[in-house]
Amino acid sequence: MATTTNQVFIAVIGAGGVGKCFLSQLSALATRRPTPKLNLCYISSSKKAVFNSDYSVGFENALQELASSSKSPLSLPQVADYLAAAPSKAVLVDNTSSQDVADAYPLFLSRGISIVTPNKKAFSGSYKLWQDIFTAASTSGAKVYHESSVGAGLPVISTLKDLVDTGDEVTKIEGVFSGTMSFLFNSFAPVEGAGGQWSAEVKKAKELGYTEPDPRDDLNGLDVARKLTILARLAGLPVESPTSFPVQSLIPKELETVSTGDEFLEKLPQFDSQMEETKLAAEKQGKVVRFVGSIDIATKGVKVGLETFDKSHPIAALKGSDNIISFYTKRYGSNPLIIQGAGAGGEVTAMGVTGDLIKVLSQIA
Ligand SMILES: NC(=O)C1=CN([C@@H]2O[C@H](COP(=O)(O)OP(=O)(O)OC[C@H]3O[C@@H](n4cnc5c(N)ncnc54)[C@H](OP(=O)(O)O)[C@@H]3O)[C@@H](O)[C@H]2O)C=CC1
Ligand SMILES: N[C@@H](CC=O)C(=O)O
Ligand code: NA
Repeated sequence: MATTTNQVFIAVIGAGGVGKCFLSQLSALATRRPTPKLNLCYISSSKKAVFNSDYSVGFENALQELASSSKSPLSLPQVADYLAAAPSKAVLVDNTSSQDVADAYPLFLSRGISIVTPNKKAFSGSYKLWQDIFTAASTSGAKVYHESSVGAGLPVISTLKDLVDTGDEVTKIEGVFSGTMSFLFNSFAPVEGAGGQWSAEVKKAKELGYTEPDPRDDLNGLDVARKLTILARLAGLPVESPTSFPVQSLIPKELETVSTGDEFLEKLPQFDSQMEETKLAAEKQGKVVRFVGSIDIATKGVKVGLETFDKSHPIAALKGSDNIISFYTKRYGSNPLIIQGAGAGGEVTAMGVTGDLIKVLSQIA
């Protein structure tokens, strides 16, 4: 294939809830914006892949081709070699929640391959990985964007970066950072009415595509802890890891050792009384319980867990999978900058990924 600067090659790893929505948004983007020409050149799930020597997979039938492919995925260094040899600039879109893929970002970036992703693992793993990623990007000039790693498509990361880059001083960030937890508490402990059964709502959250691939990663508080780690680091606090501050888990003690997410979901109904007690305790004070997080920059305090709220509080009144994130800063004073809206779901998450891709294209093509 002839080299041309007016095209960009795109590899997509992960074709689950978010990945499928991203592919459909990518296909529409390629039709809407003919320049630069977007070439899908690689797509993989954990077991299968589609790619070829002329770097043209084609958008229309990519998912069907993936389902019927007999090719195994390339190893991550092989994907990096393949993309580095593409006839023009390349972007890796990581739609997995894989730590292995995240650990390979410095390799991709050092080879000039830009990255867009909703995967939190790279930015909330060790602080060394965080430094390696941004060092590799600034050395090679490749771009890395991860808007959907916090608040799905909501403009949370771009807003925080703008606050910091324009010289504002962020003092506190707080709110509801999990679409799953928001959905669970809004439906299990609503401001009005009885609410559903805890374990049944957990199953619904998974069916709606809000949970992590394993819903225990939401219920143990770690998903919110990862998001707070990312935000704290962007705000200037070098938090070492998502387990370096207090995180409350909602996994019943008796289920801490079950081996699979499916077994966990099957056994969870036996422990519904535990969450019922928490809900009733809040109700006795005329309040509702919600799962929240906060970062206090001055005290370097980061915490994640349950709190009770008056029924008139904006956090109590959230609907569906909504997140609400308040930025307290020097400029905004005592009235925080607030971002609110759906914080989980395939389409809204893919929107953040596609938006990031458009930003990358405007800089590399
Ligand atoms: N769902 C949401 O609302 C939101 C999700 N996110 C993030 O988006 C990412 C994707 O989430 P979601 O789509 O819901 O998850 P899914 O479980 O639906 O999809 C994950 C996909 O990744 C694939 N995969 C996993 N590991 C690998 C690997 N090592 N190599 C190649 N493919 C792999 C899986 O393949 P296989 O099918 O073979 O297992 C599957 O196709 C996660 O990082 C999540 O945290 C962020 C914000 C919101
Ligand atoms: N499982 C996560 C998905 C988005 O990050 C959530 O529920 O918020
Ligand atoms: Na976001």
